Amino acid sequence: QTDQTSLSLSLSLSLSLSLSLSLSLSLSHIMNPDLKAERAGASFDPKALTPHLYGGQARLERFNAVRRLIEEDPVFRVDDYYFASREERYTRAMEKTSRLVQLVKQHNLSEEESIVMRLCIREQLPLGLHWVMFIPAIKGQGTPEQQKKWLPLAQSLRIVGTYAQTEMGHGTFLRGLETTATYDPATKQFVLHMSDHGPHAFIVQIRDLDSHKPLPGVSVGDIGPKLGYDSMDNGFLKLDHVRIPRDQMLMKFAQDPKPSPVWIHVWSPERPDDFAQVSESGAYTRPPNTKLSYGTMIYVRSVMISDAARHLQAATTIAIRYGVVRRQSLLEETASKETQVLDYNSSQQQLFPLLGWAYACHFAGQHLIKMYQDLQASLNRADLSMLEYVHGTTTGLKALVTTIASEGLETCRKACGGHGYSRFSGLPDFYQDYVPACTYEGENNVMKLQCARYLVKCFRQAAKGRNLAPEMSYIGQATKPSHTSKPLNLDGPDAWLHWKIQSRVLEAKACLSLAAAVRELDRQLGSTSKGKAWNNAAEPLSAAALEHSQVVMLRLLEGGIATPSIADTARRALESLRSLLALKLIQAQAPALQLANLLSAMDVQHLSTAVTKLLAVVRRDAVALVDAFDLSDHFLNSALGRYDGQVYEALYAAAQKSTLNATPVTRAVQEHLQPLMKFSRAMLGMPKL
Ligand SMILES: CCCCCCCCCCCCCC(=O)SCCNC(=O)CCNC(=O)[C@H](O)C(C)(C)COP(=O)(O)OP(=O)(O)OC[C@H]1O[C@@H](n2cnc3c(N)ncnc32)[C@H](O)[C@@H]1OP(=O)(O)O
Ligand SMILES: Cc1cc2nc3c(=O)[nH]c(=O)nc-3n(C[C@H](O)[C@H](O)[C@H](O)COP(=O)(O)OP(=O)(O)OC[C@H]3O[C@@H](n4cnc5c(N)ncnc54)[C@H](O)[C@@H]3O)c2cc1C
Repeated sequence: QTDQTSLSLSLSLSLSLSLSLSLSLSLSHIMNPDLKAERAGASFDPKALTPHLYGGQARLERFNAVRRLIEEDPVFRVDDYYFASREERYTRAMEKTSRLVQLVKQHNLSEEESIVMRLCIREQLPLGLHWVMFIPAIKGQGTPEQQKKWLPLAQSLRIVGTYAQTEMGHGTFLRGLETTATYDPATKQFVLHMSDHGPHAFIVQIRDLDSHKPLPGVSVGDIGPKLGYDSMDNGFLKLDHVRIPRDQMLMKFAQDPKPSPVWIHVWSPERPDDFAQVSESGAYTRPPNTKLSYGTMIYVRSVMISDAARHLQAATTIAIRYGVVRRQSLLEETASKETQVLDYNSSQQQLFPLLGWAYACHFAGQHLIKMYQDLQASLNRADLSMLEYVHGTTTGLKALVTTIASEGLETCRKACGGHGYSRFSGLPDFYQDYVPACTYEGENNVMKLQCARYLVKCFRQAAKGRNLAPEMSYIGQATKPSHTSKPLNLDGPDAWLHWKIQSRVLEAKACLSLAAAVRELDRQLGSTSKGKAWNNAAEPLSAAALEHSQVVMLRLLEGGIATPSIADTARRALESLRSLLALKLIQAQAPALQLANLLSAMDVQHLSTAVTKLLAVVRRDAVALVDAFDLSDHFLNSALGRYDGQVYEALYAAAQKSTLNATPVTRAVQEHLQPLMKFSRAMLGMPKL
């Protein structure tokens, strides 16, 4: 049984499109006066914050140089994006990939710069999995010899790979995978076939290196249209007794403690939960941890936090810029101008916390990449102590932030009213391409429950008086009955602005939820099996996982803001944003906090006053806070999110390019409506108009 890492080649290039749509070109570059006023009135200069977000001035300049390479190259133009068919999108994405690789070579760019380049391209690239999963799988799972053989081939694109783990019948339940890898000692080969159980990683060549045609025994193709991801050829794969050499099993973690080249790592039907090592003669040795082969998933879950940041940054940039340009209705009848929609309390309540999440995901993303690197370093020293913590943390954060980002994209679209529904707003496409993040790399309900397993373990250890990892030590409160006893009794709304108060309440609430979840789990365990008990307690367990993950995210946001290199004015704006996000989370939990006697009625009243004040503070800097992300018009590809705010001109210009406007009367009208109307007139007669 395998989790197959398959090798595929995708070389179909070129094909340029003739459609052209002008969202950012040929419009007057006059700044919309409302946006201009917002920028003039901000409390800080976004240009002082941007370098901090990009890792310093030198890195920002390098980023901009790389970005220019993309945006000034006609291959990466985005004017055809909204009218292309799926095949055209896929072909253009492949063309962009090919050009990207040429540019990297031509300009001798580093790996980091080539990643930056990929981030600047407003398209999902069909080779994305090659870079995000295939290469990391070899790095994380391959022995030094395997890395030496395969990495140069993959990095130079002499071979192109994907990550073929999920089967038609199994995605979540990896132990249920039905593909087998049967070792044939006579030929020293694995035979891969679709049947039976279990997970391990193999490199399998699926296409001929020259013709790109599938090899014997391999059936492979595109799975067909999806909700989004039009530029990607997500594939199906069928293997019929395909043979691969023994050394194409990735076995970094499957080697005998006393290394011997003949040891291999396969599933044993007698011990289905173990992944034993097997010698050619059939002797077994246990691996150090059966979950080490899941490492590539931990890596991708870590980078997904930054991906959520990028999507939330794009969505809030579009909705907030449009929110100051768009005027609608009169807040007061005597007003001389209609109200900017961003002045409506309901818009602010929805958009500003999302802006806070965009920053939180940004800082958390940086932290998680570092955490993954630390994990790899410790695993390389055969130290497994971090594994459980990293798995527990990444599963919870993955579930939390992908939910917030995908729901947030839709919230931003709705905040833009009817124009948000136009694809020219950019938001529907960001949404379509982002929303599968809730499913891939571990479905979110399942990820919450994985995080909860870790939390329950921490709870039980704390209850026994054992020390927890410093990041988890706050959970100790959950085990003490006294933690619900005293309300805060703050002396006014401003007391709510202190991080210490905010974190204390968020932690206390997370502890309340964890304690409640454990109580329910234990109640269930008293009357039913472990599996059923976990299933019956899934709701409180999931809530506990989300609230713990909120605590982690807010701490990482605070940690990011507290960095000394941020200018004081920008820091103050970010602190207000963090306070608003924290207080909105607390406000959503206020009834439960009051019931647990953690907040008094007056605390809740002060909380509401503090939120109202903070909305006004954040309102002043909202445009500066999104400008600081420094996302280009090219990347946003949005008529509503343009830096210059010329939204109506852009929408009108874009609509002119609709293929339905190519002729004054459409073919559909000529062929179907006109004959129908003619028939109706002939039958019923036509009065003079
Ligand atoms: C440039 C940057 C842009 C980036 C953009 C991103 C684009 C990305 C594009 C991506 C495109 C999409 C690409 C794709 O989608 S690739 C396919 C991704 N597939 C998945 O993610 C599958 C999800 N399923 C699983 O991960 C596992 O099967 C789960 C976790 C559900 C259960 O597993 P299983 O049934 O086998 O085990 P068990 O339940 O008996 O649990 C046994 C014990 O093991 C622990 N355990 C479990 N797992 C781990 C672990 N990893 N490290 C350490 N420990 C782990 C577990 O907590 C439990 O502990 P305990 O409680 O018993 O002590
Ligand atoms: C765009 C996209 C790209 C993808 N790319 C890849 C790829 O490159 N390589 C790859 O291998 N895979 C890929 N996948 C597959 C993806 O990883 C799986 O879809 C995902 O892991 C979920 O598995 P599933 O589809 O089997 O869902 P299921 O497990 O069938 O889930 C269905 C429902 O059952 C629930 N459920 C299942 N198990 C449990 C449980 N134990 N507890 C509680 N609820 C449960 C889930 O919450 C969900 O609501 C991709 C998926 C998408 C959408």
